[in-house]
Amino acid sequence: MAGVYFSFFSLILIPLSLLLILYIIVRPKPSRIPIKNRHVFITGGSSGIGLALANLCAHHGADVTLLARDVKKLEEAKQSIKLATGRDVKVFSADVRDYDAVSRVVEEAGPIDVLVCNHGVFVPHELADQKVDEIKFMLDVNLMGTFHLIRAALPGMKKVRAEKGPGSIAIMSSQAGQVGIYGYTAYSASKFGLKGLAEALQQEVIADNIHVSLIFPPDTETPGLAEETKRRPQLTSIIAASSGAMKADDVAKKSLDGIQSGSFVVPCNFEGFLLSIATAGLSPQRSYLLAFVEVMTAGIIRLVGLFFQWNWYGSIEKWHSKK
Ligand SMILES: NC(=O)C1=CN([C@@H]2O[C@H](COP(=O)(O)OP(=O)(O)OC[C@H]3O[C@@H](n4cnc5c(N)ncnc54)[C@H](OP(=O)(O)O)[C@@H]3O)[C@@H](O)[C@H]2O)C=CC1
Ligand SMILES: CCCCCCCCCCCCCCCC(=O)[C@@H](N)CO
Repeated sequence: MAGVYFSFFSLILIPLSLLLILYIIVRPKPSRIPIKNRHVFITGGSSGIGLALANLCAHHGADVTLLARDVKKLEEAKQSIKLATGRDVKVFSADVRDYDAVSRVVEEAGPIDVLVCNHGVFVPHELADQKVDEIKFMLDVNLMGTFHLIRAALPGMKKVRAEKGPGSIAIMSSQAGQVGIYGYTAYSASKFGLKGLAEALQQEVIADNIHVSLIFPPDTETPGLAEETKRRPQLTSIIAASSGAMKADDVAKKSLDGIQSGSFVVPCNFEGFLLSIATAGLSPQRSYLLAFVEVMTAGIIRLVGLFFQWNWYGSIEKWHSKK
């Protein structure tokens, strides 16, 4: 009899109490971010994931602004979005490395509701003989560029929150921003940097009703990836293949869902979901159900992660012994 009571207690009551506790304590509290008729500002919106997301936001009735460097690609993006959705988007040419230029664009574009820092560059190479200029290029564009953009946009974003409701700052990271990958020392460092930025920023802007999302796509079929593949070390491709590849439209859908539901961490595929549990650390979690999954599976997911590392180090050993 005692055994029956004990198993009832451990199987039902313990998980239920845990769910209840998590329901009470998860922070920030859940929030929904509307998209229709709101000003969505997307950097790197002229190509790949950014363009797919711009199309999707326009399709959902947002007022979209795009920022990138190349004027011709921006114009093409503008026309393709008009053709697909019937909506006009504003486009601005600037380099995110130039703070003054970014500030001028943000000023001219007007107060932003949803800021998507999606611009990014990736030139994979082993650190031992990568050019220092290339390393600096990735850190400047991916990390400093994101600082510039948020720093320039935040005062205006804060000002209109009382009137326009919840706002969002979404940052495009990469699964290489959750785990270091061969050939990506500089790229991974730039994307890991965004995680520190995002976690600290969420604490700073929560009182302003601004919600931060950090998006982690796997390899995604874009013009950027096509260029990258031409020069990517073989081992980088082998390890990246652990997570398969996605289409830009599918990553855009996951991203928009994540933004609208105010999720802090936004994984894009199943491997990404596992990675998000493995790397949850002290990231904010607004969903008590996901928090429950994180707590219950932490140990076993660590084991799965160690198997992935075993497999990757096996590939690295094999590759070296073949040389
Ligand atoms: N494709 C992939 O496999 C993955 C991509 N990501 C991330 O997703 C984001 C988008 O990638 P993807 O769509 O593949 O990239 P693309 O290369 O296809 O597009 C990059 C966009 O960023 C813009 N951009 C690049 N540098 C600057 C700059 N200095 N200033 C302003 N705009 C700039 C480009 O326009 P222009 O050159 O005209 O400035 C372009 O619009 C990146 O942050 C990337 O790291 C994450 C995981 C996987
Ligand atoms: C707990 C177990 C988790 C297991 C899943 C592990 C899978 C990790 C694969 C990492 C792939 C990194 C791709 C980077 C893509 C990218 O950013 C470049 N294409 C540049 O754009």
